[in-house]
Amino acid sequence: MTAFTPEIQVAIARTRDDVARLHAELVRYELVVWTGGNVSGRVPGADLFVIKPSGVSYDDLSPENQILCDLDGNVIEGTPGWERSPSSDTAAHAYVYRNMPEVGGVVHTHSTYATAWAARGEAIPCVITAMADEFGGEIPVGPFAIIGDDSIGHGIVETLTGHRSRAVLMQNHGVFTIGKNAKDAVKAAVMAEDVAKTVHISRQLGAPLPIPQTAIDSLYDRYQNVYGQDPTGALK
Ligand SMILES: O=C(CO)[C@@H](O)[C@H](O)COP(=O)(O)O
Repeated sequence: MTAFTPEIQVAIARTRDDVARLHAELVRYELVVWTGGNVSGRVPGADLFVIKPSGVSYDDLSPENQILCDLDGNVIEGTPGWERSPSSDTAAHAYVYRNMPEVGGVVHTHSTYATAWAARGEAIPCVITAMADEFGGEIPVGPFAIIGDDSIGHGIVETLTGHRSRAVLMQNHGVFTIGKNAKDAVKAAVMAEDVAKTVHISRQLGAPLPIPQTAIDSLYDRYQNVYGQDPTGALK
């Protein structure tokens, strides 16, 4: 069994707690049905991340049954939970952590409205201030990619590198979000579904009005750097 320093053991335990607990937020915000979504978190200070076991009910998730992986997506043998198969999207999450060092959390859902946009392969245009605040522009579409290997990871990294958005609509599949940590990525997933719904409804009523780029830039800067109690700035 791999030996970790006491500091890394503490960081692993905290990440297990966070990742297990944050899956309940996917349920609370109605972003998932059955077991169709996953959260992972990078272990601070180590080339490791924690992800849920595949196809296990959210009610049955606990810190002890989360799965510890290296950044190639290999399960760390002998650690709690290691005997179960990790999430089907483990290779995708691992690819993101390897290629986007600023990312500390990854989330995937099939939330209804965002996935409906993904099924059409259409980016969500930035026509409400909440989108400018959170995503700094449109939510882009990533390529269609097969599930189970790192193809999805390639699509996420390709699409989000150099993009302000922390969410990507993977064509015909669903939403993947990134964040500074797992909670931040969950927030992006919640916000992505909310704006996907609002912009969809707006489209039913007529043509949404565009927001000038200068206003989008200003809204994004304020929200990332001024809003709230302890703004920490954009992801990149
Ligand atoms: O999109 C897919 C498979 O279609 C997966 O993301 C599942 O929705 C969640 O899988 P596990 O994390 O439970 O393996």
